[in-house]
Amino acid sequence: MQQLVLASGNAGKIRELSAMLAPIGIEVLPQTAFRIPDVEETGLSFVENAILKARHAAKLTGLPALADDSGLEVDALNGAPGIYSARYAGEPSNDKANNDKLLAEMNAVEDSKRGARFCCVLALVRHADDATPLIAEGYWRGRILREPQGQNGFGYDPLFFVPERGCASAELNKEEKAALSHRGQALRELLRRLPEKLPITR
Ligand SMILES: O=P(O)(O)OP(=O)(O)OP(=O)(O)OC[C@H]1O[C@@H](n2cnc3c(O)ncnc32)[C@H](O)[C@@H]1O
Ligand SMILES: [Mg+2]
Repeated sequence: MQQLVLASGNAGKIRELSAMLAPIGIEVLPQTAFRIPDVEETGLSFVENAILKARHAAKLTGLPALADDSGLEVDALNGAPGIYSARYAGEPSNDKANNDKLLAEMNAVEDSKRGARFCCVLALVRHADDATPLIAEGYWRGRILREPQGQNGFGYDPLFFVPERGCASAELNKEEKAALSHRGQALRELLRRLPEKLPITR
């Protein structure tokens, strides 16, 4: 398999996706290595933003590109922060400020109504104007905690309670998180369907 540019500036995502792809011999080059600036995420859905980011990186590198658009949808907040998860507390994105805002918004919400899900949509384009991008999605249900727990992961992981494990997502190691997470599920689906799109070149 040839190289793939990973159309993300998020170190947490780059870490997780690289670790999941390395064992199967796919080398991912983060777009930061090409000094590619973040593209404006003007889409109204995860899938639109994922495609936009993948095309942008493919255009600037000439390589196939994989993008991840993801976020947290909270039941009691009608799906917010959703596609705005990275910029919930304003820009530039700041995990601590986003978590503080989420805790404040959820302060009056009782325990039985704190359900949420992480969503991840991956888009793989073979070149910038690929008319048949490969799309895969994954969802992970849990609950919003009342205070941060754990040091691992990134983003909202310290506030996301994982019912299957009885702890926060930030208390899982990277293998445990990959086995359950929205991103792990989406990536396994993408890889399962990858043969439909080979050869990956134009
Ligand atoms: O767009 P790129 O450059 O990939 O990086 P980003 O951080 O801006 O990524 P998104 O636009 O997809 O926003 C996703 C946000 O959702 C949150 N998020 C997504 N996946 C997560 C995970 O596995 N654990 C915790 N938070 C997550 C986190 O706050 C991310 O910043
Ligand atoms: Mg983003």
